[in-house]
Amino acid sequence: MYSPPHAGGSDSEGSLLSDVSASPPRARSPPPPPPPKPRPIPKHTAAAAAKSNRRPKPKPKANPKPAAPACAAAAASPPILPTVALSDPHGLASRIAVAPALVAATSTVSSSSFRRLVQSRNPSFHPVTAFSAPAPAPTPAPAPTPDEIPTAAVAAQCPAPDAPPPRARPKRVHPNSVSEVPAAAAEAELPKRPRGGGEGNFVRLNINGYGRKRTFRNSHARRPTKYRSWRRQRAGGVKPQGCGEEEGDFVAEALMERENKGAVGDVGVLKAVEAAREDPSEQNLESLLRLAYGYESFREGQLEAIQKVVAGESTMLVLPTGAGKSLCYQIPAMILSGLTLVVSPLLSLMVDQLRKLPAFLPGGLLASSQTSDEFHETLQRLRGGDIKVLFVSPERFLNEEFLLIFKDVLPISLVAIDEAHCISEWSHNFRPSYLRLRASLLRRKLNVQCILAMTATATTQTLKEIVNALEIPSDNLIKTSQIRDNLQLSISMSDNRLKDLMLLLKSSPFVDMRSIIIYCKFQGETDYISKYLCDSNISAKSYHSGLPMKNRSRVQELFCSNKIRVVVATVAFGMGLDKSDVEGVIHYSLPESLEEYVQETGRAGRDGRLSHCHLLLDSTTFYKIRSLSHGDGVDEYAMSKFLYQVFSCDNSTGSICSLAKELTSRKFDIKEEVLLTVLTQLEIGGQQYLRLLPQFSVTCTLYFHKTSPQLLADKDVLVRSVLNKSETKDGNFVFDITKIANDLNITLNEVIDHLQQLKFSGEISFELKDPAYCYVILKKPDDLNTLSANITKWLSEVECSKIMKLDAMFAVANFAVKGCERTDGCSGSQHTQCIQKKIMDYFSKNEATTYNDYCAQPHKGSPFLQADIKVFLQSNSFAKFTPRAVARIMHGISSPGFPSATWSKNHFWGRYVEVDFPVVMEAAKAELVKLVGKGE
Ligand SMILES: Nc1ncnc2c1ncn2[C@@H]1O[C@H](COP(=O)(O)OP(=O)(O)OP(=O)(O)O)[C@@H](O)[C@H]1O
Repeated sequence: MYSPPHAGGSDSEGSLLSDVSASPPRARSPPPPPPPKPRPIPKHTAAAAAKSNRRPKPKPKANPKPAAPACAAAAASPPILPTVALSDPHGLASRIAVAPALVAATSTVSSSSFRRLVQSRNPSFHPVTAFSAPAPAPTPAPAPTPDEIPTAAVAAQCPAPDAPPPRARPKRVHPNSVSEVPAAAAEAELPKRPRGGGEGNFVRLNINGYGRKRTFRNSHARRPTKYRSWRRQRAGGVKPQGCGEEEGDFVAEALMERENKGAVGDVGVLKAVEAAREDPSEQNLESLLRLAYGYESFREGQLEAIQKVVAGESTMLVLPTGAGKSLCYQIPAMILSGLTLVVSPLLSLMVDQLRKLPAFLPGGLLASSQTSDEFHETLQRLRGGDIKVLFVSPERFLNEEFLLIFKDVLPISLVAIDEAHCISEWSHNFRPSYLRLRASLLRRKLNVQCILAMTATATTQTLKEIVNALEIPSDNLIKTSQIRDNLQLSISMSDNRLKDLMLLLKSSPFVDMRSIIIYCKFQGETDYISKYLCDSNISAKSYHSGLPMKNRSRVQELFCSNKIRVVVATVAFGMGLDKSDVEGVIHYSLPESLEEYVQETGRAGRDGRLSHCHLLLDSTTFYKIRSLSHGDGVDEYAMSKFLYQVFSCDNSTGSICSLAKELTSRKFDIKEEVLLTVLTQLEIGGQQYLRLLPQFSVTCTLYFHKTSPQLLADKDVLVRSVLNKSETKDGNFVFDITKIANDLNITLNEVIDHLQQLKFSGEISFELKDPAYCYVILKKPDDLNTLSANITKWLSEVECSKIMKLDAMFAVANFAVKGCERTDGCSGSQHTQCIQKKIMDYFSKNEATTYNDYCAQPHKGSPFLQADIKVFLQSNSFAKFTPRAVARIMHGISSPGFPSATWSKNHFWGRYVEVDFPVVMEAAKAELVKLVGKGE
């Protein structure tokens, strides 16, 4: 059987150390089935392969000497070197890579605007001494000889006489909504659909013959200039800027698709919108639906949700996967006068939804991964009224600048929160930044009155939390059944999952299916299985978050265009994937919760046709996943030390504090995500102790290139502050950007912007490292111990809920294979009726009762546990353990302080996966106490 290599390494089987164990050795997992014999390679392929394996003949080295005279001459030639004489104490002349022409202009401009900024914040600041001190006549540094200047650097300094000046700015992408996404992400996430294929709205509208010129007010009056230039480029066959070969086509295709769609937005739609605005009756809304989307009627829940939102009432919408929740914010976005803000947890989801907006509903996107250029371009379109629906990531709400935008832009009519279950820590994929989405904040900062929360998977408790956080009236809950009835659900027990998977794929109904998704828990599994399938002549590809964006996008694209039959994926290939004709979903690993099961099976049968979902159940995987669920736990002791560090930062002047993510995580042996959760809790819990800022890389290394540091410091207040606050390492200046921001009383963004300007002027270059959580302390807690006890308790409840969710999933699957009496329609491995019933129960009951129903999981004990822990502690006496750290190693769970890269080689790694984690922790505690007693 395949053993995944990482994911906490819980299943690695290292026994490199010769520790003596009290327990008998674990039975080894059966070896993976022998790989199928390689298929004979056709002659031409074999030849090609042989050819490609051959080492290319080394090309005769180009003699660098002929280039030297030209460059040497150029380097020596006065106009090409910067006009200001250089003092370069660090020997960094070779790093200069900016056209001299750019230098002077930019540095003057940046300096003066920055001066105004610092002056406004620091009235005591004296501009004359800080900025305008007459620079002493620089001592001309000896011009480097040609030999001292590396060829590349010289080439950069020596543009051909008529070559355009080199541009140091980052490449811009097209401002159109789709390509606004950072190039890699956009290209990665936009599946290329066959023209005239199943791309819903546009095609249907065309079929229905609504092909007149679009005149939707407010949206297309002014097409952004970039869009026009892109069209010109298209016409001239030039690829859009910022795209590679493939991406260019890909993004252009998406743009073209939007453009084509644009042709169908028409006067009819406009009239229907006007009519619905005046009277949002069923008849008017249905007519708008028909004209805008080509759909005959609303699906269950849609009309009611749209009417409530149009009436300005906050609404909670729970519809099954694929039921059409997006329509419930799109139609109101057409009708309401202001902007619709859509909060979405994944960039891929945002890009996909943006792409699917009807053409007359112009959209944009703001994600934290965008460059500041992209951000400002979107801003410009927002201000110009060119965006009606704006997709944002929840992290954006940390950014005060972002929140301020809406003060002077068109008002927000609606905030739609997609996958709203992420708000609740009791949900299956709780996301700390969603915690910030509270009605109070939205109202206070954005003046939002109407919120639409949407999810397909929420238990009663999760719903309660969402509704409370967003202050949605209880009358405004629209909830239909959370499962679709066109999915046939089956489960079988499996001792050899790979063999059973192959059998499944070779038998009816899966053998005849054109599109199948196989879900696995571990990334390694997906790669292994997809390769195995390919070797068995089944076209398959793997998809997981460890793959580069570009590869993931390619896989999605191939799958959506039916060029591959199977995608073997982790949970990363789930939420929001809207391929209508996926006929089958197979769970190779147990999902972590019933919510995840519903989400993932929900990728099948979105066209309404009968589809099949099969789960291969094995208890080994269950225990392995259960183990990993303990990875987030924190001890109260570690928590109080962490909180002490958080609040030890000087907050006398409301200064910015930072905690380097990786370092802090290792120091306290707490995962980065958990650190963020705690910090978010400190911000939005009962008492607001701090204000989180966007994350920044805070350690900066500065290299001076043109003017000497001292001279530049005389002209530039930021550089002066840097010189005061930095250490020198290898002749370069290393400093913490928060210190500079605090010193000058400016924001971190302003520090970075100013450094960028100096960089563009050729004065400096810099490197940033150590991503950090940044925050400002608002109030120090009176009693740190009580606070850490409360937070630890809360985290442990969250951890318990995660485990209970997994137990519930296992219990339902186990019931189907072992307890179901096969009445009410269940037969063989087909258990649609009993699983549906259990799922509905789970979603409708209160969590506490639900878990009591499911959690009777007998856990194995072991007579060898205590003795093994003793041996382990004795043989690793060099390390400082806590009971939790020992239990994690015994369970094979990687943690920041005890990573699998080091500890998975230990004989005891993952040995006690099947013993309940708290039991192992107790045993470890007892042994550690004994050791302390002995003074070891
Ligand atoms: N009234 C309707 N009639 C026909 N098709 C519809 C209707 N409403 C939506 N659809 C189509 O249903 C598909 C699924 O819609 P959508 O992506 O909004 O689902 P969803 O509820 O957000 O699903 P998920 O939760 O899985 O993301 C889309 O292709 C959409 O065009």
